[in-house]
Amino acid sequence: MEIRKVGVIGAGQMGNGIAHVFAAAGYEVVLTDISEEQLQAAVNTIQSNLDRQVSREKISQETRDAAMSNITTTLNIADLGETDLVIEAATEREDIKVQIFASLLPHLKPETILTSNTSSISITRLASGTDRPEKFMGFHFMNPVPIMQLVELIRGIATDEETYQACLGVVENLGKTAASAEDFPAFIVNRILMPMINEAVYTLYEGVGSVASIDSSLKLGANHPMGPLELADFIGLDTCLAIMNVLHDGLADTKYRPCPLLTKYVEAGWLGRKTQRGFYDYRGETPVPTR
Ligand SMILES: CC(=O)CC(=O)SCCNC(=O)CCNC(=O)[C@H](O)C(C)(C)COP(=O)(O)OP(=O)(O)OC[C@H]1O[C@@H](n2cnc3c(N)ncnc32)[C@H](O)[C@@H]1OP(=O)(O)O
Ligand SMILES: NC(=O)C1=CN([C@@H]2O[C@H](COP(=O)(O)OP(=O)(O)OC[C@H]3O[C@@H](n4cnc5c(N)ncnc54)[C@H](OP(=O)(O)O)[C@@H]3O)[C@@H](O)[C@H]2O)C=CC1
Repeated sequence: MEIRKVGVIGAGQMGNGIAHVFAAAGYEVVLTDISEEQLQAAVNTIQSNLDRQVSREKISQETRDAAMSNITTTLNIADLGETDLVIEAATEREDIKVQIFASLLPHLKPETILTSNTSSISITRLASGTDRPEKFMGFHFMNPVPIMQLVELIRGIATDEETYQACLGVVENLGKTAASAEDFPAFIVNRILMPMINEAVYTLYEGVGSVASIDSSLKLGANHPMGPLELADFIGLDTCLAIMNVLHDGLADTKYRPCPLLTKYVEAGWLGRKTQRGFYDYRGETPVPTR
């Protein structure tokens, strides 16, 4: 099946990055969200990221212009009806994702492939609530999408080979590299990465180090591009907590217990960069550690 038109649901940091890379690769993109403000912010972010790519000679002005004209936005999910592939990238909550697929299904062509960019939630369970579990899979981009090379492809128990091959072809067209992961909580990247981030929060919680010393230890001592707390703020602390809860509930092992301090930050609404405050406070010129 030829994939030309792609629907992206959720215009947050992942949704805007996903729309960006598809549009730059020549796909028609319909981006939807529940907030007009968020859609506008996403278009602005895509435009400035494309402009920076032009100024750094990563892409031509023509590619940038074509990419911008490939993107349309809508508040009406029914406008995704004619798409060939849908990537759901809304908030990491199963109830929200289930409700999104339920409202989308009546408008879709029977052959449309449905995917989720979920970081952790069971693809098999999400698929089972739809009319096409064989045409449903996990399509997991990494943040920031325009830069990171990997896409994890996750087959649910019912996903057919044709769907997998179609998604693999799309990843190649985007110039990215696929890794296949089985459908178990948080798949590969987050099964490994998120317990490390959670352990960094425990290290802070128990007073072993400050925010600054924990981050510089991993940057200078293990050559990580970002410290774990800086990375948690970059991902979003709500998303980090949601992933730890899926690991904890899904694998029933106390080693995945989310750190109470992570929960406290989320309860405060200190979700990281997206709310201007997390383990660092981003409201000034330079980020200031909060502990
Ligand atoms: C939670 C999940 O489900 C899965 C996940 O995604 S886990 C998170 C995975 N991501 C990571 O681990 C990211 C770790 N951090 C990094 O790799 C780097 O710090 C980084 C690439 C984000 C920034 O790199 P850097 O060298 O510190 O900064 P900088 O030189 O300014 O940026 C490098 C490039 O990234 C681009 N970039 C940085 N942040 C960006 C963003 N938010 N959006 C788009 N592009 C961005 C820059 O424009 C620059 O582009 P060029 O190479 O074309 O010039
Ligand atoms: N952050 C990361 O590093 C990564 C995240 N992911 C996954 O990608 C998905 C999105 O994450 P991210 O972009 O960071 O999250 P954000 O919080 O940045 O964005 C989520 C967006 O979804 C919107 N949304 C919420 N409910 C609906 C709905 N019913 N219909 C349409 N849009 C809706 C939100 O709107 P509003 O703000 O109005 O609520 C918001 O714009 C999650 O599943 C996450 O696990 C995957 C890889 C990396």
